[in-house]
Amino acid sequence: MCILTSFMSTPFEILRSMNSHPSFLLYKDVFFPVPHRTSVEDMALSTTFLTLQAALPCVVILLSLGILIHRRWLFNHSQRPPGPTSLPLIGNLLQIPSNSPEHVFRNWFAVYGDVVFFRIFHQPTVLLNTFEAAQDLLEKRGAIYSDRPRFVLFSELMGWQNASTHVPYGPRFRKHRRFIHQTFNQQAAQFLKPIQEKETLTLIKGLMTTPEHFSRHLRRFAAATILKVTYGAEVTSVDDLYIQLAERAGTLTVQSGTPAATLVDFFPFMRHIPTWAPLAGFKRNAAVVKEAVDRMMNVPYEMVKREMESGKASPCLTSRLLERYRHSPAMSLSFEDEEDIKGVAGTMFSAAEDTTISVSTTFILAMVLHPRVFKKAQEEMEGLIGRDSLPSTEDRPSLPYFECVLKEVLRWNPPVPLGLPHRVMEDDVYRGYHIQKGTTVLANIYSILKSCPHPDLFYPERYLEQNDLVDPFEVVFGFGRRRCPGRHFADTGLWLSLATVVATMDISKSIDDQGRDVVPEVAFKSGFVRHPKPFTCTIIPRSGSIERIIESCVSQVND
Ligand code: HEM
Repeated sequence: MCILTSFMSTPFEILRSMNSHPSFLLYKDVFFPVPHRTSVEDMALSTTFLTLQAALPCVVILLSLGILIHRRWLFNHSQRPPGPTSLPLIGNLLQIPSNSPEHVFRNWFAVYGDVVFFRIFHQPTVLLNTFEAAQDLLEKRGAIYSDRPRFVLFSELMGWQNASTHVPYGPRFRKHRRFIHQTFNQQAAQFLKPIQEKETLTLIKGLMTTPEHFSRHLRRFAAATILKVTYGAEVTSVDDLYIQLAERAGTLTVQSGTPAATLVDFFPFMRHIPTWAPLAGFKRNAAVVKEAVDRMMNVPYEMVKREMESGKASPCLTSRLLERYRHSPAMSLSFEDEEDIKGVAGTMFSAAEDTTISVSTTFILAMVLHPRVFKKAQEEMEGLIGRDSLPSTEDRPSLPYFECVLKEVLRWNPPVPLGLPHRVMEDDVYRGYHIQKGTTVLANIYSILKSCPHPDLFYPERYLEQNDLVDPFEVVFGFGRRRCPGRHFADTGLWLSLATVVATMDISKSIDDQGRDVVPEVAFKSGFVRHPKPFTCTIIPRSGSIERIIESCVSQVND
C-alpha cells in the first residue's frame, strides 16, 4: 500500500521507501520467489541486485523527467482549437462586429464546433459553445478558469476596479463573494421576498395607472428592489437620485467604449499617454466616466453611514457589512474594507437592474406576440388561485406551464448572451486542444440556448415535450465560481412580478389610428445586456376587482 501511494511522491521518496520498507521486501519475495542458491550464485546475484539498486534512482529520475518532457511536448504540440483564419497583428478583429457579435459566434459554432479559437490582436480567446464544454472547463476546472481578464479601460481608468464583476480571482474575490453570500444565498434571499412582494404591488398599481409607461414601471421595480436591499433606500420613481447616478455611470461607460478606448485593453502602455496628447481622447473621456462611477459608488454608501450614525438606517447589505466591523474589536475598518463594501453594493445594484429589466421586458414582448401562450398561462393561474387573489411563491410548483414560459423567455432572449469573460490562469489541455495560460474564455450562452429545434420560435411547450433540453436557468447566470451570485434574488423577483402580471392584467397589441393591430418587431438592442427594442402594447386590468385586491394587499403590507 505504502509503495503504491509513494508512486505519487517524488522519485527520492520512492527510492527511500523501496529500500527500507518491510512491505517492499515481502512484496519482492512473493512476486520474485528465489530458489535455494550456492554462495557464488548468491554473490553474482547480490552484485546484480546492487547494480540494479544503484541504477534505480537514475531510472526513476529519467522516467519522471521523460514524463514531464512528454507532457510539455504534448501541450506544445496539441493543436489550438479550430477557428476562423486570422490576420497578422490584428487577428480576427475585422470578423467580429461590434453590434451583436453573438450572431457571428453562433455561425462559428456551426462551422468549427464546440470549442472555437480566435484572436483579437495578440489576445487569444476561446469560445465555449455547448453546455458540456462550458461545464467541463468553467465549472469542473473552476480552480484555474475563474479569473477575469485585465480590464485596463474599465478598471484602471474608469474606476470600476472595486466592482465584484471585475476583481481578479484570489483573496479579494473570495472576500467579495463572502460579503454577497451573506445576503443573497438561497436561504437568505427568502428574507428579501417581502421587499419584492411590496414592490410588485407598486408595479401593478403603476401598470393600472399609466400602462403606456410599462417599461418605466418595470425599471422602477428592478431598481427599487435592489436599492432597498443594498442601501435601504425607498424608490418612488425612475427619476430618483440613485437611479440617475447609476444610469449616468452606466451610460457614460458604454458611450466611452469607442474603438480607440478599447485599444488600451490590448496595448496597456497606452494608459500612460498624457491627457493633453492628440490620441488621448479616451483618457479624457475615462476621467469623466470615473467621476460618475465614483459618485454612484460613494453617494449611497455615505448616506447609509450618515444614517447609521444618526440611528436611522434601515437594515441593508451596506449597514450589515459596516456593523460587522463596528461590533468586532478584532476588525477595524480599513480603507480597503470600505472600498470593498462600496464595490460590492454598487455592483449588486448595477448588475441587478439591467438584467432584470431585460427579462421582464422580453416577457411582455413575447406575451404581446403570442396571445395563445399568455391565455394558457392565465388559465393555469386562474385554475389554481381563481380571479380574486394574487399568486405567492408557494404556488410555484403548481404552475408548471408558467415555469416553461419563463424558461422560454430566458432562452428566446438570453439577457447576457456571452456572459462575462473568464481568464484561464494555467496552461491547459482540453479534448486534445491546447488552451494557453492567459486566454480569455467566453461561455457562448446565446448559442447554447439556441441549440434546439426551431430556436427562433417562442414555444414554451418544448420543455414539456422534450426532456433533454438544457434548462435555461442553468445557463443564463454563467458558470463555475463566478456564477451570478444574485440568481436566487433575480429568480424570485422575476417570478413574483411576472406571475402577478399574468394574474391581474391583460396584455395585447396596441392599436394604431386606423384601428389596426401594431405588431411589434422582434428586435433586440446590441449590448452586453440584450434588451428588446422599444415597442408599444396595451395593458389593462383583467377585471374591475383588481384595483380593490391590490389596495387591500397594499394595506396589509403597510400594517
Ligand atoms: C436575470 C437576471 C440576471 C442574469 C441573467 C445575470 C447573469 C449574470 C452572468 C451571466 C454573470 C457572469 C457569470 C460568469 O462570469 O460566469 C453574472 C455575474 C454577476 N451577477 Fe448576475 N445576472 C442576473 C441578475 C443579477 C442580480 C439580481 C444581481 C444582484 C442582486 C446580480 C449580481 C451579479 C454579480 C455581482 C456578478 C459578478 C460575479 C463575479 O464576478 O464573481 N446579477 N450575472
